Amino acid sequence: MNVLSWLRTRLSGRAAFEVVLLAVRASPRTVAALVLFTVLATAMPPLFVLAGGWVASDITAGAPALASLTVLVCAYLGGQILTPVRQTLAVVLARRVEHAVRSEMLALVDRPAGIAHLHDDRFVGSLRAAQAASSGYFTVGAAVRGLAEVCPGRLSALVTAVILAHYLWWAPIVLAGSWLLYRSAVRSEVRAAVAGRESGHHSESVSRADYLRGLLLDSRRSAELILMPGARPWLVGRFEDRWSEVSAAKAARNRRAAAQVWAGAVVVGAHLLVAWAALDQARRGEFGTAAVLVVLQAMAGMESLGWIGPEYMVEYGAPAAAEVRRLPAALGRTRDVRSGPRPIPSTFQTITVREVGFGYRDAPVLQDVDLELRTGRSLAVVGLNGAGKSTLAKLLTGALDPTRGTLEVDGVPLTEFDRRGWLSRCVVADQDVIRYPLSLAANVAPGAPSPDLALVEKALREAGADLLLDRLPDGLDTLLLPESAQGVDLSGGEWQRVVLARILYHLDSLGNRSSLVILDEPTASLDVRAEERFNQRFSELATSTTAVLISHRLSTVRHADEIVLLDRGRVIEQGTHDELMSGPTRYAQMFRRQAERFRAAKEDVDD
Ligand SMILES: Nc1ncnc2c1ncn2[C@@H]1O[C@H](COP(=O)(O)OP(=O)(O)OP(=O)(O)O)[C@@H](O)[C@H]1O
Repeated sequence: MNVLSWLRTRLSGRAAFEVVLLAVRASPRTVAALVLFTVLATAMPPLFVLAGGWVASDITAGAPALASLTVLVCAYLGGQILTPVRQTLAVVLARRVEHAVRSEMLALVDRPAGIAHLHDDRFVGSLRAAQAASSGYFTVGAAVRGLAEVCPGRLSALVTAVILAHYLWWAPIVLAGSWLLYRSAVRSEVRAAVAGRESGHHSESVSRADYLRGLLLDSRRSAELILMPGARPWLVGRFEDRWSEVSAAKAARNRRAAAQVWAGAVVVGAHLLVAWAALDQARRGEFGTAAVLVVLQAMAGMESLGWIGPEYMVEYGAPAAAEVRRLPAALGRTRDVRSGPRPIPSTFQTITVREVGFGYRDAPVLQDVDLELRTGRSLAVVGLNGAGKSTLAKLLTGALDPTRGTLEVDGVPLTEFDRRGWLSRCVVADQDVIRYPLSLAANVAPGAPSPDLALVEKALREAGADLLLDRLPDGLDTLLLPESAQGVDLSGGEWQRVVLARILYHLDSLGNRSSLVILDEPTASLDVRAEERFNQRFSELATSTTAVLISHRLSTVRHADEIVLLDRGRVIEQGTHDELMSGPTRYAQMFRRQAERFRAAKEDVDD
């Protein structure tokens, strides 16, 4: 076992050690520079103390004080120059650590070829915790800055304590004890304030007590209460209960404040005791002026034992580091999709789903699903909520692997292909529209560094967004961000048209290469006319791609070349619209029910 791993096992429970490891990994050079400048900057106050004593003894002895004065001035200037350098390095290191943490989190999320890790509770939990821990006030960066203050403070206190002990052995013990007492008084106040704010209990008691008092003193309400037998004494009792809670909290706060004052007095007393002892030694001729000066200055050097602000930054920020370091292990425990070396063929004819089964955890979501999808034909998947339609879509894109059965592209298992390559051929519009806080053009062509604006406009017009395009103040450059003064928001239906344009743009950019288009509830927010136009466009689309349409609206899917009805993860009916409508099928029942409602809605629009 090497020294580092020994240290790590000993200190692994200490979050601060995790911060150090993260900092070393993020920027070893900045850490080395920070350590060097910390040591130098920390040496300055004790050197100043000793040089002060040396100057005093030179002057008392009538000796030339040039050398001692030079050291004194150098120690003073060194402290003035090195401290800001050290602090700047700490800020730079904190920024680098935060940047490294952010990049690492992004890289970890992107590392697997599929998305199984994003369905893994443990990984998602760790990711959320790490994310929460790396934003806000108490971040890993705050812990780095805190450590960069705590370490020199402790070191400087230790060195001055050693110097002080050389003159009065008991003085560092008395001073350190008084500072510890003071710290514990301040810490208990801060802890109580944080706990009180987090629970909100105190403020709730105060507002309830205020409300009850207002009720009891209000003349009209009081008259009402007096007329209700027993109501007023009951309310008075409630008010007194609340008030005693508030008073108890106030008394505890006063006690803590008093404890702080007493602790402060103990600190002052300890300093006076040490100063008196030094002067007494001088009176008895045991200490010269130099020794008295050194003792008095060394006393001030131990003051850093009382700082607790930086400690809080470490205490609250350091757990973030542990969360971030846990992430790779959490990712390692997830199951990624299997990927192979084969490139995706430029064109393909069939995608076969063979006896596929899938479950997110133990419960099966899909069972024995057999389907054949052909380029140039469209497949619609319908079924009740939770039937497994979106899960089937995820399996088709190769983002998840089935737990049973296989998916094949022209007879070759999907696991033999480069899965990232396959994903890039899948054009998916999910139920949840992703709204990028960017320009309209960037929303149609996200990820394209310089989108082809003519193509973006064409896609928008084909998606039925012509009116939107003409209405927006800056056309394609309009910022779709309602929170910004220059930005605008779109309605649900308008967003859906933008997403359709996104698909059309993506398909255009794939050129002649085969693709799989999956539209999951693409018309849920469209009005009746827009939906009709979409259906027409979808039929055109489906002639050049393999198209899968998932929808609850059966009027949208009727034009598909094949329709499958999923029920609790199984395909229970399959055929064209006419085939399914010609028999006593569940599909036919559902269609007739919906058609009735659809007709009524259309009549409303036409009126
Ligand atoms: N990430 C997940 N983790 C665990 N269970 C999930 C997850 N996603 C979906 N499920 C479950 O799998 C089942 C099928 O969900 P899926 O989203 O595929 O159904 P759906 O047919 O698309 O439903 P809807 O019509 O409501 O969109 C549901 O019981 C759902 O609760």
